[in-house]
Amino acid sequence: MWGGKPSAAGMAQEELPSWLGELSQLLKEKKVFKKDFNHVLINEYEPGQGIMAHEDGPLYISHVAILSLQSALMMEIYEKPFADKKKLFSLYLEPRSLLVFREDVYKRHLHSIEERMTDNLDDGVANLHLLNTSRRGEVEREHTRVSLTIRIVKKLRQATPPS
Ligand SMILES: O=C(O)CCC(=O)C(=O)O
Ligand SMILES: [Fe+2]
Repeated sequence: MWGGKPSAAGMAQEELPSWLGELSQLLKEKKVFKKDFNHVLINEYEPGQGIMAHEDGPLYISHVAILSLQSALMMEIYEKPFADKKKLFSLYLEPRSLLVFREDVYKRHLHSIEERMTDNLDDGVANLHLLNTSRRGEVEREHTRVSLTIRIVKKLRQATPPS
């Protein structure tokens, strides 16, 4: 994690590594974000690993970019409440792709990565027409996937100087 620990009291902002500064500049140029992001979470998924259905919550502005690296897998988008298990669509996140979601998807939906070894590239995949791969049907999760979740923490506070 880079940027600090988000909390309701405010995040004591830590300086981002310089390569993330370059990425921030690029994302502004490409109009993904209007201002510099201040928080990046790195996640690693071995084939078969996932992340429970969740929402990213109120500590961040409702606008997130997810950079996928090394390997592809499927993200599922659910309607709230999760108890109804109503899946709306899936998104196949290929390496070197950037997923941006905001407002409604951020606030009204949940996202998850199911714990499985294969993903089904069928008509339920909302970005099927945008994919680099032409493979369809069951596709193996082949390698470790690394993702960067890039966000803007709303509330910042001054770091307490070391005593
Ligand atoms: O790794 C991903 O693509 C999703 C990560 C995520 O949902 C999160 O960090 O909140
Ligand atoms: Fe998330």
